[in-house]
Amino acid sequence: MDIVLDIRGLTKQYPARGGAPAVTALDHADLAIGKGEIFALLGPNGAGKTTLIGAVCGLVRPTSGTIMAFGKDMRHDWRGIRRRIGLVPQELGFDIFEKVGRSIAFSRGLFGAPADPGRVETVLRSLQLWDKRDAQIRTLSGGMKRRVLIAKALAHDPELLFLDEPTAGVDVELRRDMWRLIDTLRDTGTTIILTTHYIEEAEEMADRVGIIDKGRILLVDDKAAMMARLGRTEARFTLAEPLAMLPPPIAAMNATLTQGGSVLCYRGGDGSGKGKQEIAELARMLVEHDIVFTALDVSESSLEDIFVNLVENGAGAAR
Ligand SMILES: Nc1ncnc2c1ncn2[C@@H]1O[C@H](COP(=O)(O)OP(=O)(O)OP(=O)(O)O)[C@@H](O)[C@H]1O
Repeated sequence: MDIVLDIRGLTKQYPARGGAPAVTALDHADLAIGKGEIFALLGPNGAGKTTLIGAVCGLVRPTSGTIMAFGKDMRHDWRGIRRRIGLVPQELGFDIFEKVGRSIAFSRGLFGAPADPGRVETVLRSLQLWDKRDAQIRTLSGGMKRRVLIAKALAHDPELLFLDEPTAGVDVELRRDMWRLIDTLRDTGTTIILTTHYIEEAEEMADRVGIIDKGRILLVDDKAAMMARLGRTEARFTLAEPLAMLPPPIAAMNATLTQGGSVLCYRGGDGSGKGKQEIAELARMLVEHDIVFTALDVSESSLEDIFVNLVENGAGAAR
């Protein structure tokens, strides 16, 4: 894998200020991102996602650790690196009296890219902003303003794009447009790192997923591998007659009785289909032991279940 971004031991401590205690926002975070990958960084509020992005974009000065981007050390060449990075920040912030088209063209110049009206037009059209090119930003709706932020981040053709909570508080239409845009960018080889609270978004878009909590990266894995390794299948057999105890061969199959013996629960598998096979085997064994069941519910754990489990139980749950 051609590594675009390599973060080692990244630590950021915000000092105590005005009665507020010191905060360790990043705690020896390691992360390597390959060229062209779409990586989702998941974490609860205050986990350190924005701080990590800020450090790579030169907005936050790390306390310790190294950031290598495009093979260069951030400490020695941050301007050169910053030119190749696009950032869509969480918060809206621009000159509201500026016109949309000019603001995008200006962003290009800001990063040292030569004027290119054709490129500006393409970016505006891809975000359905072309008709608004002469409108002042202050006259746009919140969703449209967010589109302008994305256009500004794309104006200088970044090779590495950060999207910090790109779809927080946006409507379904913009969310779909965003996903489509990310797909288009994937085709051009742009590397994308997005932070999100929407697990569904990570499930939909990302090749790999990282989970961060309290400044520590708990787990980084291929999305499918993470589901296979940490996913579980659950089944609930509703029994016709309550049972006092299970025959030992059935109990040996991750099965337990609940609700006064009237429901048999199974939890096992590994997210790769093994659980469903074991449930079929369990059903066969129940028939063999003349245990009648009247209903069966099967559910697979989602990325969300895995995420919640990891954040609640820490890195130990990943092993
Ligand atoms: N400038 C700052 N000064 C002091 N503390 C800060 C500063 N910026 C962030 N923090 C603290 O650092 C921790 C990590 O914050 P950060 O914004 O990086 O988390 P996040 O994962 O992006 O959260 P969210 O999902 O809520 O945006 C939090 O405890 C936050 O309060």
